[in-house]
Amino acid sequence: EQRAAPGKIAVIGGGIGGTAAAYFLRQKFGRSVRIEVLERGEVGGRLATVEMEGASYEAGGSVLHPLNLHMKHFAKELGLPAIPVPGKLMGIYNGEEFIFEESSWYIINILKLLWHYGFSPLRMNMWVEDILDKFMRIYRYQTHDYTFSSYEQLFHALGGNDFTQMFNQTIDEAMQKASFSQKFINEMVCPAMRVDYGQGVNINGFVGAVSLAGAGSSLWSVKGGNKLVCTGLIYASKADVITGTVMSIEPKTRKKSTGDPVNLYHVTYDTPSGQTGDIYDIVVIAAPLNRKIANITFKNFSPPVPEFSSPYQQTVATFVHGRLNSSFFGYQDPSAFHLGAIFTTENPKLFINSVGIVSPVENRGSEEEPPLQSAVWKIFSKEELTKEQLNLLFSSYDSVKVKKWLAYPHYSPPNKFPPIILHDNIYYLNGIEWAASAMEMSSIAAKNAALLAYHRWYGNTDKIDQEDLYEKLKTEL
Ligand SMILES: Cc1cc2nc3c(=O)[nH]c(=O)nc-3n(C[C@H](O)[C@H](O)[C@H](O)COP(=O)(O)OP(=O)(O)OC[C@H]3O[C@@H](n4cnc5c(N)ncnc54)[C@H](O)[C@@H]3O)c2cc1C
Ligand SMILES: CC(C)=CCC/C(C)=C/CC/C(C)=C/CSC[C@H](N)C(=O)O
Repeated sequence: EQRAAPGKIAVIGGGIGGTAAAYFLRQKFGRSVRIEVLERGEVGGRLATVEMEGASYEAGGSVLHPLNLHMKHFAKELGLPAIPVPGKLMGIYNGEEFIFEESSWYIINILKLLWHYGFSPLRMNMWVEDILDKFMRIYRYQTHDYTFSSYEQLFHALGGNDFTQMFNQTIDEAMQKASFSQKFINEMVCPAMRVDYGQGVNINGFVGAVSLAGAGSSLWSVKGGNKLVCTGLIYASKADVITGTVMSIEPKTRKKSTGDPVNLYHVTYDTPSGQTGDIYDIVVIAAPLNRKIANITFKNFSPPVPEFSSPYQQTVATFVHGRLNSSFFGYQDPSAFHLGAIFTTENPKLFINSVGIVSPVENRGSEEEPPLQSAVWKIFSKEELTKEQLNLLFSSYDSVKVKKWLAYPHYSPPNKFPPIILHDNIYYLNGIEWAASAMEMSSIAAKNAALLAYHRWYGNTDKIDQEDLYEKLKTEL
């Protein structure tokens, strides 16, 4: 006899992870279940825009990889245009001078790279592709409804011990083992990690590879802003959004009409009109469980839910409409300056990680590029920039907007993954960020949690933690 469907599911957090979870939960559990998304701020979370002089710019998650298949599917299903991210001429600055500058001539770039680093750039692309190939297996597993009860098992199913080993070593160690030179790692790999994750080559090998994938070509984003995916998913999932900050979760046992006990959860949250709460069958937590982010108390659980508040990295995104001071970067003649993106190497003297031109989310896809002189620049730095620092970077500027983030985990491998199952019917998504933080990673975690919640609810153990899945599915098809 099939168990009755759950009555009510709470999803805590309305970022891409929470809204994707609502979407996949609806797909699995069907129309009858009530899904509530509890969000303390705006739907979108780390997908957000800043307004500047009447235009909006992506302030958080901005670029997507062509093989980010869940995000691609969401955009298509929701009718949101996916627009290519225009490439900008990039330079790598070491705090004294540019050690590499892109030219608008493709052949010149190839020759320059060959001259400086031999075949390392080509080998690096192949190395990243090999990791991506294995990573892509997740889509096949999820299409066949398979799920994992821990991230260790999920990543092991993608690429075995070689794959999980990447979480125990830094990208520096992983690439050295693969015979890349320290010069190449410091000058070409490290700058990408600094832009994407505000950290150097001490981040784990997998997130390092994700960052290198994010520096590739054919990147895209959503016209109008990536956060439109989140609002679209809420609409498509027919979930109710409740504005409130979740404070605590407590297990409750009730008796069914048959006399059998049923386990439920009481979720308490603060709303603008005071503290309130509700009872749910299933709870999905889609916000980082970190004292400075989602500081949720687990009350009266026996045994207690373990604490795993690991640190998140602060990153400040500063938007400046102005004229970049090219002499700060060693250019005496501003008219010779042609770069639209400046990456940096590790140098304690540097107060920025990167600076690059950004386009308004509304204008994405238009052919016109603003002239360098009147561009909006996005600067990533660890700390908020002082007026003096802004005056060094810009010869003149009209407006400045600042967005401070606790952006992604502070990676220092080896990192253990937080559990996915926190209690019988409580699931936690954001442990996946300890592999790598990206929109697609939260979407994958969302589908995994929805499948896990569904199969555990109905006792379909054959769909959970299957060994040798890759081989099994190869012979099945
Ligand atoms: C500056 C920056 C640039 C980035 N660039 C990229 C990029 O180019 N490409 C890419 O793929 N990724 C990028 N990322 C990473 C990506 O944005 C994140 O990995 C992803 O958005 C995380 O989504 P999430 O839903 O898991 O978490 P979040 O977006 O953080 O969602 C969690 C939500 O939970 C809410 N919440 C927290 N606590 C509570 C509570 N107690 N009660 C109720 N609600 C609560 C929060 O308000 C938030 O809305 C970037 C991130 C940053 C910060
Ligand atoms: C998850 C996989 C397989 C690929 C994702 C690749 C990707 C898009 C990585 C980017 C991750 C990230 C945190 C980027 C932050 S900065 C982005 C951009 N350069 C900017 O300037 O905003």
